[in-house]
Amino acid sequence: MKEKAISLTDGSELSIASESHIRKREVLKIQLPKEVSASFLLRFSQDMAAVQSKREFVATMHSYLKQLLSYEDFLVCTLIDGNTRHRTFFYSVSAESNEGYPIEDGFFPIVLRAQQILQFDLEEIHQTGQVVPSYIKNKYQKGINLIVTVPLRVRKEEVGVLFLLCKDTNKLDPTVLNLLQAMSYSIAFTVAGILASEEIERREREKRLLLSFSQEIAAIRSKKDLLEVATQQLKEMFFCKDATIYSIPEIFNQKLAHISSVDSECILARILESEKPVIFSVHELNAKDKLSDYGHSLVREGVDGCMAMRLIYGNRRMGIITLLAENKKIFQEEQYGLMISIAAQLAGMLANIMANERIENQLVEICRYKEQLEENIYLQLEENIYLQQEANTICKFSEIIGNSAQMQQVYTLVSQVADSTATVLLLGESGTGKEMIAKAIHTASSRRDKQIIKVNCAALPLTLIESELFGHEKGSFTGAVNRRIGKFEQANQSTIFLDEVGELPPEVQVKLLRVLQEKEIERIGGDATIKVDVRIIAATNRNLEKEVAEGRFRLDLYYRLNVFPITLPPLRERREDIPLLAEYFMARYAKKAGKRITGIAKKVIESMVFYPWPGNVRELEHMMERTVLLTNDFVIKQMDLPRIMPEATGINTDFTQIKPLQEIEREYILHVVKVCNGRISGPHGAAIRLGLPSTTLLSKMQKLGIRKEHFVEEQR
Ligand SMILES: Nc1ncnc2c1ncn2[C@@H]1O[C@H](COP(=O)(O)OP(=O)(O)OP(=O)(O)O)[C@@H](O)[C@H]1O
Repeated sequence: MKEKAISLTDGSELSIASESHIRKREVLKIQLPKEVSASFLLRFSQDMAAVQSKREFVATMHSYLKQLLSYEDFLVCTLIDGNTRHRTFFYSVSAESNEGYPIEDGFFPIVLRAQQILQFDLEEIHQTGQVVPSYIKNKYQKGINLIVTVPLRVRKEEVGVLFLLCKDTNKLDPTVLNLLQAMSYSIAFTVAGILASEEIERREREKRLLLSFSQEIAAIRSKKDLLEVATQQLKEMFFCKDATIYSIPEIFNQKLAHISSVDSECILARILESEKPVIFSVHELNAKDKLSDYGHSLVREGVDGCMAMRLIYGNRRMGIITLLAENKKIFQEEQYGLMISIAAQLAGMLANIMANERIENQLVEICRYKEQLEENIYLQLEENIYLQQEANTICKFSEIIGNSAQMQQVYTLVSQVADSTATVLLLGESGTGKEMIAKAIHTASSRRDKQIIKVNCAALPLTLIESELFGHEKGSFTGAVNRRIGKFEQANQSTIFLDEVGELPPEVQVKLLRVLQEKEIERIGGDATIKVDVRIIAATNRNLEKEVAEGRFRLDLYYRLNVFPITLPPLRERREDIPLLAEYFMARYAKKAGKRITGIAKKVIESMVFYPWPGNVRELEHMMERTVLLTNDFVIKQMDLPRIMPEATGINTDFTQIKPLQEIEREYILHVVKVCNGRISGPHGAAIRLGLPSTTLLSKMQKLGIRKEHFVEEQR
């Protein structure tokens, strides 16, 4: 047989063992008669057909091969990854490896596609220094001298190659070769069958794993739980050291991106671009680029292999999964299907969870908004109720103007006492609105249907007061030509308003006391006592305590009257009501005068606010009435307010005592600040009143030694 050479992909040629190259070549003497060969092949085919596992395959192979030739071992390599790579299907010497090798190694394609069995003399190959793949070279080092390669095909489909490893270099007998050739079909069928059932088994396992994975993650609602369960499952499925899921926003901040500073970016880009999982080695990255700390920590932890897969949902990149293992060989391309399915499930799950989180956040937001709305509605309701109450109050006392805190307090007291029969004592300077309040109390009481009876105790001549209050019988005194019903009797089942009660003479005070105590009266000149049901409201601008102290007013009467005192504040103590009152009276008197006056100039209002109004609301009312009559404009631009009298301002202008100008200035500023309740700036502040910028006033005050305690102290 002539020496044969096979062309290698690198251009060199590989010799196949031939008679001339094999020394001591004794042809294996196996003389098998034709019928024996046929029955051998028949039995082999039958036994191979019955093989169900790799173990049975190996046992059957050995039992038949050893009948044919002397060999050390055999090895079967099969094709994977679309026939681009080959992998050991069986080799007894080394542990079965899952690792695949590219078939294009210059040797494998030749033996795979050869139309016959080839025999390689390794010694010769070694001596001639021909390039062969390491897995062939290794065999020589292990004492193998002859490798017989049998291509395995099912029909025309390449399945793999059977390698027979022999220690001696004896060429195989053509009969053996023929038999081997004939056996190769059964071997190829069996290997393909085992591969198919392995594949089916693998797919079944994948299905089971996917099913259990789906079940495990189906009920998960939070990202945290998903990561926890999924990583645990992934570790168990892929037999890897660690598993991590990064969602997109995290990826770029995460360690993976920093395995090695430059190459990691390519890796990340590769993972995100690739439709299939990407397998890489940390060491390989290290060779290309300096490892980052994280890369080093992986190496220290014994991690080298990484399989990563992007998570895509629709067109959206959701994140990536990374699996870490000690060796990248753990990760196989045949796991790609499982990884892709898991990635698809995870991406969907992650998208759902993230959408849920968004919805939940929106719900929280809606709830918060709702709560806020409810709170606002509640506040609005409260405000409405308050406004309603206020409106009621204002309605009830519709003629009474004033929103100041002092007046609000008065309204509260009025509301509290109105419905009772309690005697009310109204205190306050003249013109503060005591009569108005008395009427308001009556109007708000259950007696409102009857007329309130007013008696001005100061306006009546002394001789007539008693008769006015209690009435008289005909002829009871000179001039009593008719019987007269007194005010108390008139006020039966109603209210009597005793204005200026402090002016009552002592003898009338006694009689009044009796009415208050006994609730009965006697007409002057009459014998009968008359029961009266009268609600008493008294008012005075006098200091009744002082009157009592000075003996002008009976203490017992004072006590009887002072059951429910209400003090009306002077207008200067509630200056914020001044603009309101001014506008109210302006409108009232403009209407009365048939004039169209729509407003009051700011400076007029300011001067009104500053003015102390010793005659209180009555004075203001008269001033507005007068001004309206004098105004021929739409707006009141001028008001002739009286000059502020020294006693009204409280400034000591005793000109007999000459004072330095600075002292007068100090006193005056101090007075104005006090009048403005200590306010310096703002519309009601002292600066405006004095026509100064507030900063100038403050520096003046500082210069004059006016400190807060000077006016605050006094105010208290
Ligand atoms: N808050 C107010 N709102 C509207 N008008 C008011 C108010 N207070 C007082 N007035 C008006 O001021 C005038 C004086 O009020 P009222 O007679 O009630 O005061 P008074 O305190 O009783 O005075 P006096 O002690 O002099 O009798 C009345 O015309 C009244 O309408």
